[in-house]
Amino acid sequence: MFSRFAKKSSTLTPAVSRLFSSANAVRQARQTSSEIGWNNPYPEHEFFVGKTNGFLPREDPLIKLPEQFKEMETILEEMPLNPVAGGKGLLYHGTFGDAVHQRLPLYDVANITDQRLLSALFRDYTYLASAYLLEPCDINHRANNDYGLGRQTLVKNIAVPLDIIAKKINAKPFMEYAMSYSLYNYKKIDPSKPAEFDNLQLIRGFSKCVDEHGFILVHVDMVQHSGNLCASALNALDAVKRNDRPAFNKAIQSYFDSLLIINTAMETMWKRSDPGKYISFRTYIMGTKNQPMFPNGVVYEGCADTSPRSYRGESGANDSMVPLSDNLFELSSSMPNNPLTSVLRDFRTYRPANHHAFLDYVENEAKNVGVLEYASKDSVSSAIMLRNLDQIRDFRHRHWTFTVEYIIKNSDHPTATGGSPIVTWLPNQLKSVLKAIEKVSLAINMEDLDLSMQDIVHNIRRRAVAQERALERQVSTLQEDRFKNQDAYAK
Ligand code: HEM
Repeated sequence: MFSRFAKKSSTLTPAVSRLFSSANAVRQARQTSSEIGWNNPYPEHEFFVGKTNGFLPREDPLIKLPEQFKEMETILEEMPLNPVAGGKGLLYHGTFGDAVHQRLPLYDVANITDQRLLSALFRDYTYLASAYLLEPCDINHRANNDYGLGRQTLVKNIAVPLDIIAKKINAKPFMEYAMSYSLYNYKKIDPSKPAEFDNLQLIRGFSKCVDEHGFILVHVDMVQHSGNLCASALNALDAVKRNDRPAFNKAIQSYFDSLLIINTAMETMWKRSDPGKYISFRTYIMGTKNQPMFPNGVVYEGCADTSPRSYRGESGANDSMVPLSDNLFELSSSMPNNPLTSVLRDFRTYRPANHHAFLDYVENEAKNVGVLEYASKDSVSSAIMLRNLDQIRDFRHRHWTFTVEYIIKNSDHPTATGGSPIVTWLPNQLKSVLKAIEKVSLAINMEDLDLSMQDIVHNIRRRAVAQERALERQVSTLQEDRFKNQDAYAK
């Protein structure tokens, strides 16, 4: 199959449509470690990295809380700015905090062991916590475009159960991308069908407007294709260990095919979530770390530890597909040694425990077996690897464009929801990929490749060089002009 990239081969077009249909296979509910060739250290957790579900939970999320949590369920339904039942919700009127004080019982969750229920409770308590802490900021922001201060103490009927549940599922007690906001927050309209955008609805929301729906569910729509990323990464590592060149090329080609599908799904963001509306629901996914709204962190009332705590906010930076790609192709170790890269490492700790362990496993294995070096010994392998790097570039470049269009054009706030400096952090990683592309492409012996593949390599390199120049200019203008003190937030 991969001789098609060598001289005298014919077609180069990836069979994207075929892959779309094979990726549509319905996810199995439960998988065991023996099926995936990698041991999840927390096999009981709902987030169990596998070749079928990838980074999605092993079972679709629990939609509704059991009867014993009726009051909590009702508050969550009344909470959004635009509740499903119609009219305006508690957050819109600024009465959410009062509802929590007056109506939310202090539930005893100490004896709950059911993993699906624990995951649903974690999602729901983190939604309550962020709504509670950030309600004053949203009110302020709607009135005068400034966030002001959030609530500095998390009330005990949220803080105590949240702290207990977080410990049970090895999470930090704060809203997180996979375990709360996005990947544990979808329900399928037809449960027998895949987690594709048109088959998805939100469970919880802060706004429940169509743009929040689109923003969150495009992430899920992309991650539904991550099973093949995990499988191909493991196959690639295995092939290097066995020195099986055709198997290695097949694995990284398959990885590339999936990245292409994922990037195609990402592109749909433009039509599914209006860039002009993002700021209206973004306030509630801000964190308590590196944010002026919480200068001294937040006290968790009634918990054993009442010293102020700070957590990064919800962010796609906690998605595991790009970090997996960085690790497999050894980009992580070539990132510059600077405070911005330390932020990237810190983000790694905000994700399901099995995701974190899988990323570490792939990072270490890729280094141990030498994926980069192995690829560089063969021009066809190098060219396929370059195409993968180009897909990582494509992701990061589109993503930077999202950040400019959805955020920077509409807000002067210096930090992103995850607490990273808004203008310098994303370019730090994008620049690293652009540099890696230049390096890898220059080392390829073009004479070993057919003409169309030579063309692909040339184009990838040309685009990378041009994008690097444009990025440098854009970032310095933004720093000189509106975002002067970005270094202060790189921690
Ligand atoms: C309108 C769309 C989006 C906007 C405005 C946006 C914004 C941002 C921002 C500002 C960051 C910086 C980190 C922080 O929060 O402190 C970030 C990081 C990140 N986001 Fe998004 N995001 C969008 C969509 C997505 C989607 C659909 C994904 C898919 C999984 C995603 C994945 C990521 C990743 C992987 C990072 C880390 C980037 C890196 O390692 O270089 N984002 N996002």
